[in-house]
Amino acid sequence: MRIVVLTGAGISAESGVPTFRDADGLWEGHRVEDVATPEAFDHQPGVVHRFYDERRSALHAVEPNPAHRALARLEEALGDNLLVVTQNIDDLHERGGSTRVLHMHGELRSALCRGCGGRSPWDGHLAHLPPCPACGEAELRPDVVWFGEVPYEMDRIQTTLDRTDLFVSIGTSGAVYPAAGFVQYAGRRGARTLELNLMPSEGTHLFDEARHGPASELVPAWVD
Ligand SMILES: CC(C)NC(=O)[C@H](Cc1c[nH]c2ccccc12)NC(=O)[C@H](CCCC/N=C(/NCCC(=O)O)S[C@H]1O[C@H](COP(=O)(O)OP(=O)(O)OC[C@H]2O[C@@H](n3cnc4c(N)ncnc43)[C@H](O)[C@@H]2O)[C@@H](O)[C@H]1O)NC(=O)OCc1ccccc1
Repeated sequence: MRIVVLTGAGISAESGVPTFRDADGLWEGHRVEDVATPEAFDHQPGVVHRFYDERRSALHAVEPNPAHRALARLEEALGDNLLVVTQNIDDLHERGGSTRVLHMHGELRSALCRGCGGRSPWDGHLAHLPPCPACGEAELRPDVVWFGEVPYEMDRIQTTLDRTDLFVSIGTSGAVYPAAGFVQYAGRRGARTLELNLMPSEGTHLFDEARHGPASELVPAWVD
């Protein structure tokens, strides 16, 4: 059985990582276009750096939850027949024990140099414009995919979806593309599709089956 699991902010909600669209969601106080677009970074890099520096520091105060750990157990059983494609930029899948994780929207704990294109593991702040460890230029940006930018590893995602038997979506509202289109893509290629979410998402009607409730309960129940 080959499985692709897509995760969103909902899988990290019970760990204390704010989601995007829920009441006190991350975007409150920050208009999306003010902090998560290349244009915003060109016009006000300080605001954007502080936005991601805050989220990067907050990672130290959160831990993986039973949903992350259950996916790590599933990986032990399936090995290369499982791929976790996450929209999340936190590191909770890896800290939960998963290794086969593809961050299609990037990672907080990585810095991307606009000078040399190099990537550097990053745990501190970027607002003070530190030099790139590879080329020395002060051209580092958060290694995340902003609106209007092409998500990472789309080819690998597509080829893996082409041959998957089961597509499972966990903790995502289905509001952001191309991730929101994966269920239809996989379904058209014969995969069974399952939604595990706190409540029906914008795409819930597109799934063969949907179970609603907290990820920390639904995911272990599905895995074990
Ligand atoms: C707003 C939307 C309409 N706009 C887009 O989709 C745009 C434009 C667009 C492209 N195609 C379209 C087609 C139609 C319309 C618009 C578009 N897309 C883009 O710009 C993308 C780039 C988008 C990426 C932007 N970067 C992010 N993140 C990184 C930064 C950062 O994190 O700061 S997006 C960011 O928002 C999204 C948030 O969604 P969720 O994770 O689902 O979170 P949300 O809060 O919305 O929902 C949480 C869910 O969890 C549930 N939940 C809550 N608690 C729990 C719980 N305890 N248990 C279980 N579930 C729970 C809730 O009920 C809820 O359903 C995630 O993707 C997240 O990564 N780029 C692109 O299209 O390039 C071209 C292209 C395309 C294909 C191939 C080649 C080229």
